[in-house]
Amino acid sequence: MDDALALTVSDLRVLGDDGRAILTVPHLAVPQGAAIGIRGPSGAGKSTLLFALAGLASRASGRVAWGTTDIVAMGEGDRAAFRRERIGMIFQDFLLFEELGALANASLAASFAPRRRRGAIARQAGATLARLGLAGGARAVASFSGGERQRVAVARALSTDPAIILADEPTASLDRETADRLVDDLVALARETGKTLIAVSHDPAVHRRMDRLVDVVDGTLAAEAPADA
Ligand SMILES: Nc1ncnc2c1ncn2[C@@H]1O[C@H](COP(=O)(O)OP(=O)(O)OP(=O)(O)O)[C@@H](O)[C@H]1O
Repeated sequence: MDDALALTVSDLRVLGDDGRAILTVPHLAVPQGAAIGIRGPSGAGKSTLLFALAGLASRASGRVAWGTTDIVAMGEGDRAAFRRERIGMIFQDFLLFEELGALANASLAASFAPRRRRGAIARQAGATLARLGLAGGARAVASFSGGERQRVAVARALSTDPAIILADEPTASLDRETADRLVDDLVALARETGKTLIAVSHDPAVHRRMDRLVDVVDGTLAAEAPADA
């Protein structure tokens, strides 16, 4: 597989607003298309790591390279453009527009994309919703269940056909069956299209579906573990 967007992190350090180091990553390498789980206790720095990988950590130093693109070294505008083009993000609080329906939420990126890409984004959003069992209907997501909302968030993250998916606790607050279905779908969608999937999760069912697990402990990325550990 083309490894053009393999991830290489070295000597990453993220400082908090108070100047304290909240995350240190000496080294992390992820081939393009791999599925990686990030584990660790609450407050260890897992979300901070995802933010840093997306170029959203404001006080970061070191190197976070997707292929040859080091997003730490980039200016804010280029970083935002890279993120828009390459990265799909799935966050815990969904950030959905309550009064809009599933498709409108899932194809939100079309509003910010160049005109020529808008149709493709809306089509991709619709196709992913259908794949996830949420086709049709303009009902506002305000009345959706947690599992339905999470699926809309997944369809939105995939709508731009990003090479990289970053997910923060994608199965949190879902019942076991819904969580299993969602992670099966997410991993399958990523694998079918060679996307890199990096998922923070406490859920052993998520861990089992990953190629590799990495542990964040006390603000440091520790030794790697096999996926069935
Ligand atoms: N901007 C910031 N300024 C100062 N401290 C911060 C900042 N962001 C996060 N922190 C602190 O850094 C630590 C790591 O936070 P982070 O959200 O990455 O943890 P986490 O491992 O994702 O936790 P959880 O599993 O509870 O979501 C926490 O102690 C948090 O309070």
